[in-house]
Amino acid sequence: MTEPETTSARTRLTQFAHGGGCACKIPPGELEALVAGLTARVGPPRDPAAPLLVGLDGGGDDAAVVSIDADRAVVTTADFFTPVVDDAFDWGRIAATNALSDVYAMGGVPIAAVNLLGWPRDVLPFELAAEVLRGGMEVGHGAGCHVAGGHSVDDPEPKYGMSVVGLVRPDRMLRADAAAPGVPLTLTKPLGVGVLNTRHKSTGTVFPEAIATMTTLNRDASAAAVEAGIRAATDVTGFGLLGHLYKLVRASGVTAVLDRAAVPYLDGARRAAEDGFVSGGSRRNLDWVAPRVEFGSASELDRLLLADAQTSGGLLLAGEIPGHPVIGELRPRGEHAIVIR
Ligand SMILES: Nc1ncnc2c1ncn2[C@@H]1O[C@H](COP(=O)(O)OP(=O)(O)OP(=O)(O)O)[C@@H](O)[C@H]1O
Ligand SMILES: [Mg+2]
Repeated sequence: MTEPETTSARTRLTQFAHGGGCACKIPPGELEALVAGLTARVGPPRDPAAPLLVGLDGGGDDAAVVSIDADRAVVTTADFFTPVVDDAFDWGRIAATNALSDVYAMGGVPIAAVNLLGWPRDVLPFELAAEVLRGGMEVGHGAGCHVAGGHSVDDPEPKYGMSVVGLVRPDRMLRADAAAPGVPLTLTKPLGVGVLNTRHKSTGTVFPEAIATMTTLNRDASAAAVEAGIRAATDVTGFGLLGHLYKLVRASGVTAVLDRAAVPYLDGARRAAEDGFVSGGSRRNLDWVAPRVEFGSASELDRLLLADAQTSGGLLLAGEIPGHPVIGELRPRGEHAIVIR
């Protein structure tokens, strides 16, 4: 008699979803068209309980921020996606690390999170869901953030993430629209998890280095950036380095010069791209930014790698912090939003 596949070692979670991780985000152009004008159509809240510091203006930021008093503001964000790796516990850890990241990308500290779970209860055992939730809670608690509730629905595809609330000092916030010309650009995690995850979904090969980077909190990088007096940042996720860089320079009215050779990659990333493991999301990212980019001598493969859809990627900082590579610089706005050299 064959045993039911009840363990994460036997069940390939990535096979239960059409896409994986942040690569399953709605493409940037389509999302902006959907969200644009939302507040214009509905208007502001009546008698708001607290002033909004960061909302949907200018294409939005990593999280919404509402003022409490001169020293404190509340950061709020939500993130969930389909399985990015086959192992349930790792997927939970990755999704939670990614959900917390948007608070760190604002320069904040997460204080409370609630789980968002979609589960195909007729297809996958709840033991696996429990492993996903355990992974998420371990990450949240490791970050000093309460994981204290959630919401769960029956869903044809498994989905997991969190809604996270954090605190930030308003005068030390990291905003996407606050980047000034004349400062270096720093990236705090290597690229390439998109192509490696696509290879993993297709072949089952596990890439421990990719899992390690996706489960590394952006907490320390965020604290270092705030400490260094940096004012502008975002996290690099589903729209890839080029997509998120474009959003940052557009919101700030500057041009980025990107040093292609200085951009760090995980081992095996280029090989995975050469072997064709490029997600549709990464191709759509490249299509979206291409009209705004001067690519220089960058090959098609280089371009795809720079647009590779990341899951739980690093912080992109308008400034420099110790221990992380400078990948370019910001200049006054020129003909192109991004110049690759
Ligand atoms: N359904 C929605 N309704 C209103 N605003 C949305 C919706 N989906 C996304 N947004 C907003 O659009 C902007 C871009 O969304 P996106 O998900 O790319 O940001 P993000 O949370 O930083 O992404 P990531 O979690 O991958 O870092 C954000 O300001 C986000 O709040
Ligand atoms: Mg973000």
